[in-house]
Amino acid sequence: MNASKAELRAQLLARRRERSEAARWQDAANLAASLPGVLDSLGADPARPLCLYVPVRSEPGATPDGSLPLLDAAVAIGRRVLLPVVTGSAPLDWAGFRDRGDLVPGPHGLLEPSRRREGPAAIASAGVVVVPALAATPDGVRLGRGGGHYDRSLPLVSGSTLVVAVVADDELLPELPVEPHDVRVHAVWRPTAGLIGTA
Ligand SMILES: Nc1nc2c(c(=O)[nH]1)N(C=O)[C@@H](CNc1ccc(C(=O)N[C@@H](CCC(=O)O)C(=O)O)cc1)CN2
Ligand SMILES: Nc1ncnc2c1ncn2[C@@H]1O[C@H](COP(=O)(O)OP(=O)(O)OP(=O)(O)O)[C@@H](O)[C@H]1O
Repeated sequence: MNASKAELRAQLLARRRERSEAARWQDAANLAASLPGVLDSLGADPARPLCLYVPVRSEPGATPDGSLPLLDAAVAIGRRVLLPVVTGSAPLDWAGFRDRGDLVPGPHGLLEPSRRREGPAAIASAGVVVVPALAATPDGVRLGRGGGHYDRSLPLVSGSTLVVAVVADDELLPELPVEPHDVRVHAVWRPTAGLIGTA
């Protein structure tokens, strides 16, 4: 693995872990409240599914009591939500989400949907794919956890799918290391600062 990516990940995770509970609540509430506006400004087709993920631990959107305001907000506005399922080193599989009762423990301390798996190609049906990131740049470079899961899955999106990385307000960085397999995102979404399109 690229050493500078690994160092950056460690620094970014350390900073995330220092965030107070109050700040985590605020981030989660801001993301949920801004969802309709974000989907509007992306021009997302409401008939197409929305790929989200279950934020855990210090990820923006994760709450101290494990509630999932962003996922609930998406369901509440009538979106069909797909969530990732890790299947080894294959591209992510996808399954539907309606409420918390659909989630079961998965690898890496994640929560995963237990509904019927729709296959890795289900990502192509999504109008918008919201992806986790540790940091992103204004030109769409994304730093993930290093599993390569999204790098293997994002090439399967359709030409009209918009990919949006969620980062904390202080995680939009001027530059990040890039490798040839890194897939760029179309927009970066921050809890307070909102959405920016990437060049
Ligand atoms: N919420 C969430 N879901 C996701 C991802 C993600 O980054 N966040 N992924 C993004 O690709 C995929 C799964 N890959 C992941 C890999 C590592 C960790 C993680 O938190 N690792 C801990 C170490 C704990 C462990 O590995 O057991 C860490 O990095 O501190 C999370 C997800 C798909 N689903
Ligand atoms: N399209 C791909 N096909 C096969 N392997 C890949 C692909 N993309 C990435 N990988 C592998 O995954 C590893 C991790 O990649 P990288 O460090 O870019 O992950 P990341 O984008 O931070 O993680 P993630 O996508 O899980 O959030 C790389 O070392 C690479 O070998």
